Amino acid sequence: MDVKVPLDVPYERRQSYIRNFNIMTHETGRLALFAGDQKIEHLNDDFFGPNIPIDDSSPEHLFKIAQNAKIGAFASQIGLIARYGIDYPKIPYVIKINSKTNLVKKDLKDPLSTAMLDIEQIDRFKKQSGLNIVGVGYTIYPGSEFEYIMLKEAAHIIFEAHQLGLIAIIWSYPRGKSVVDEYDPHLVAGACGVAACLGADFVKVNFPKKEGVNIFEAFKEAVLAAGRTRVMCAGGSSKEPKAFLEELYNQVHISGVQGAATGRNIHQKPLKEAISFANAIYAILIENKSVEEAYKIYQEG
Ligand SMILES: O=P(O)(O)OC[C@H]1O[C@](O)(COP(=O)(O)O)[C@@H](O)[C@@H]1O
Repeated sequence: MDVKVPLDVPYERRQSYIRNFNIMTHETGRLALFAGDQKIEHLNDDFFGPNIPIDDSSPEHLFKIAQNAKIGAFASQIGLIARYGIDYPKIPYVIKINSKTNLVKKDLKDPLSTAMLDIEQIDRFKKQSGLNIVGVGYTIYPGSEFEYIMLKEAAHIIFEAHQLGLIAIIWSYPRGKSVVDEYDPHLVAGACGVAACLGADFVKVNFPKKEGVNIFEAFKEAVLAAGRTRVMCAGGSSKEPKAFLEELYNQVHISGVQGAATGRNIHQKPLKEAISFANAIYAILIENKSVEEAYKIYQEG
């Protein structure tokens, strides 16, 4: 496909950018991102407990899935990637540069998540490890009293990533005491526009919620607001598999999203099922399959 390379990618890095973009999207422009960064964001709540298979209790479960499933890329923090990458070298990696836990309650303090590393360190790690690091990720919380810190860091990280031909993904979650409803479709559309202004290639938002509207139609506003920045939705807490696939299908074919960033709905399954569910998501996003065809892929394993 014809990849529009942003102008903060220098001429000599254009081919790297196009290569990374095509690896992640399998030359479709859509990204099936497997999100494995919740061990900081949600501590062990997403990985151990009732209805969570014991497979998910070790971080290695994430890498076994990412290495064997059809995905565009796997996003996690550098500590896990450096520790497990030696045994899972085939995975296209997105390094999540900032993270915070959910221990500090949002009514006590507005969210602030700052960079743990800078792009020079990521580049050095990429060279030394030989891993296929195709992009970086960063979370912003528009509406937080500390948004000015995250917006500035995000802009710098996206610029420096593009200077190296890396793809930049922004997680954009409106959140803080001033944010009344972070799932409001119009606010989510605004959060997508912020990511576009920062230069993100992809923006991940939580799928909006609103009574009395066709939410897939309402979500079109976000896709339009993001312009050439491609919109993806987080998977959210685990849902019934067919219902998840139907929602994803509508996000793609009604709202026009260009990807999905799924964590719990994939990794909170035993390994074989997790792999086949990731393949089902890929089937809808990348192979343009129907819900029925994708669900069959999940069931057949
Ligand atoms: O909205 P929250 O609770 O901060 O969740 C953030 C987490 O959700 C994700 O966006 C996607 O994970 P899920 O698919 O499990 O929801 C993660 O990348 C991120 O760490």
